Amino acid sequence: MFKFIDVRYKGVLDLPTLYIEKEKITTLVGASGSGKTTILKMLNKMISPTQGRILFNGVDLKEINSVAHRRRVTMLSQSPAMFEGSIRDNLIAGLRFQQREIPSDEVLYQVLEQVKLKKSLESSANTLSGGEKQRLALGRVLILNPDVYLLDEPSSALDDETEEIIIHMVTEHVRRENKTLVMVTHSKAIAEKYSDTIIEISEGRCSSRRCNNERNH
Ligand SMILES: Nc1ncnc2c1ncn2[C@@H]1O[C@H](COP(=O)(O)OP(=O)(O)OP(=O)(O)O)[C@@H](O)[C@H]1O
Repeated sequence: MFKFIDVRYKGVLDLPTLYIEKEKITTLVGASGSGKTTILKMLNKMISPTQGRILFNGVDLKEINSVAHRRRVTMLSQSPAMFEGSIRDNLIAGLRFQQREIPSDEVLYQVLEQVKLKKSLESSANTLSGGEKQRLALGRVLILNPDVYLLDEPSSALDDETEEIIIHMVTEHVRRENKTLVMVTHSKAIAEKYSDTIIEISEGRCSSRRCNNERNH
């Protein structure tokens, strides 16, 4: 689905080859500062390689409209912004931005249930804990229903039990709906349990065999 060809980004990344497969769960692991977030931002076209090309289903990302691309390939950042206002306002923020139809409260509560938030849609988002905000932000992305989810440490603020529940839910959703997921995690256990492919990034380079041994994809 994504194919990196001789990609470099400033002095940060140097990736001669990297493949992300469609309808699979790919997890990026590696030390802090190794370049994982930078890779997600490239997949989302928030930033572009300073050298080389990234193909998306065979088409150079440069040729694809950024706004349209981000509707198909949606990123949940490491510290997502919450807006003043209610949980509902925050949950539907992306839909509003994309000028899409707002679902019924029943559907919105189903999304809250999915992310294990037992809160009223009317309550303020500001008073939520860090982990609750993280789950609300995940709900905001799930409701957009993109083809590709880019999740940057989606469970970093959660306790182990909640992390397991949330990652289980997301990965089940991805498999059931034939979506593609690329996530970053610091948890080796999560990476090993849920991924089809683990890509290890070290100082901006891919240090797993994965990057070089599948040229015929
Ligand atoms: N726009 C930029 N220009 C130059 N350097 C950058 C830019 N963005 C990030 N960097 C640097 O690139 C390196 C990789 O950053 P990145 O956020 O991708 O790491 P990461 O692996 O996601 O780290 P963490 O696990 O701590 O989130 C860091 O040293 C960072 O300071």
